[in-house]
Amino acid sequence: MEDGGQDEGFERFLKWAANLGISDCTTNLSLHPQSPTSCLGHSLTVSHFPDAGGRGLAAVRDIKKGELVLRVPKSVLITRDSLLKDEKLCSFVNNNTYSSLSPTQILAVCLLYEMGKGKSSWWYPYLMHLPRSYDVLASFSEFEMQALQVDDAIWTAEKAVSKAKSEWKEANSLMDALKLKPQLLTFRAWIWASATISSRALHIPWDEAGCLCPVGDLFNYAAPGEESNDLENVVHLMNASSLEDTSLSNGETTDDFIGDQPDIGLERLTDGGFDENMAAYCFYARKNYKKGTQVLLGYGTYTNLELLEHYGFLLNENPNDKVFIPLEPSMYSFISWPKVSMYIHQDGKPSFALLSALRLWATPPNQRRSTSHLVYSGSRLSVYNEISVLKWISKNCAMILSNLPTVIEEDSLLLSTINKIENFDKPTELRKLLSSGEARAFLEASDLQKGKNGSELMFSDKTKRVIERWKLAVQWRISYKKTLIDCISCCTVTINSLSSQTILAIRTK
Ligand SMILES: C[S@@+](CC[C@H](N)C(=O)[O-])C[C@H]1O[C@@H](n2cnc3c(N)ncnc32)[C@H](O)[C@@H]1O
Repeated sequence: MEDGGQDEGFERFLKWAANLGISDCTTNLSLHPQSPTSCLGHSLTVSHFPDAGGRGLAAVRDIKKGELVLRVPKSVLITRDSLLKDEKLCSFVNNNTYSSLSPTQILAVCLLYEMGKGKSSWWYPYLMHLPRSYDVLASFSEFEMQALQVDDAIWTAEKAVSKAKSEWKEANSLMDALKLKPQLLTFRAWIWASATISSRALHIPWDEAGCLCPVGDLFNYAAPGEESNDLENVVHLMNASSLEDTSLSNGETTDDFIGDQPDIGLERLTDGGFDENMAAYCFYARKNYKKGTQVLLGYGTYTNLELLEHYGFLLNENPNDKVFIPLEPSMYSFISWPKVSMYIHQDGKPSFALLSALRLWATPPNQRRSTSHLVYSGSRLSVYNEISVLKWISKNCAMILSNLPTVIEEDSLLLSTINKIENFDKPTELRKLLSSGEARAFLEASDLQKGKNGSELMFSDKTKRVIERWKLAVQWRISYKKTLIDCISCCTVTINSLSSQTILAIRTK
């Protein structure tokens, strides 16, 4: 993601936000009148976190878990309703001809229309600080998609691109009718608008397209995980009406959320939500924060591929990442758990459902019925059964790895080359870095070399984006391979331990 910069203009934006009632003052506003110069300063400040999302929000004081840290009034949110207050836009959008467009497509068109207004837009101070580009999967070129190496991931990327293309084509006639400027009619502009929505829009109860929330969309992401065990402490600090999920604009994680009420059993994410009583979007601290540290938000529970698809980044350590390995249909036919529950955790451990399904599959057919209660309770069936299951998993992980074009060591080397390319300062050095293997293929695929000698290979913003996406693809495949390698180690350790226990048992008989 390329952010919209942070300068004098950004300070004007924070002042604009303060004048509209956005506030990080968590106590009674009448006791602490909002500073006229910035909406921040009581709890939060804008800061830069190079390794955790770039521009983000830091605590300016120690903050306690559950504290209200930011409030954004409803009147400032950018929604379809608020954008459709523009009469011309409204009359076109409400024309029956466009009724087949989805709420998100309409919001994307409205956003582009609003961008077209430039300085005359009411939201101009906010819009001008939106990122200029995104690294979501829909923006990946063929080369970047292939760099993912894994068929499922390439397929997900191809699907994201073709979905974006068809949604753009469907919206074309409305955008033409609105006479958007030519640069706002392009596929690139469409990717920008839809990625702005997918990576920044927050859930609101009255519109499935969600809303853009000035200042509230500056929170970077931390995967929900460890702190979710303590949710009860947070929940009682909030009104039930504020406990909506945050950032579910594209609905990807809606299956984690049923209805509008909090459900501790489902470990809902409770760090932000629209509060009817306050008529504002409210953000709460999900844990204690020390002064100076980054205050983060859980947008939802995502694997790294999903993060890449909708947000354009991934996490080295993601407790919600999953690697799926191909299973034969017979393996899940005996068990009622869905296929999506059968995977390998990022740390290499097979999921409960994967182990259970394989335990039953490895049981002789005539014993399956009598052992299924043990399988459902997560018990091992026998040493022999356990070893066969772990051997099967380990063998398949090894097979997947051997079918991929490169090994993890090569990828790690490539990643360090990409890091050097990003920071190169001598053209001769750059030429050398780009002279072989995937780096050379990158150079050829990305048109960088056309008509240019080494000294002209100075990187434009566009080139930096291409490199960033290539790097993301390589990081993703490294993480994928690492999980499979860790799984093999994990299985081997257990197999060895079970085998030695058996040998010992035989000897002591
Ligand atoms: C809602 S915005 C957060 C604010 C954003 N950093 C900005 O400058 O506007 C979400 C985007 O921030 C970036 N981001 C958020 N959390 C991140 C993280 N933990 N690591 C890397 N990038 C992150 C991603 O580009 C994501 O699409």
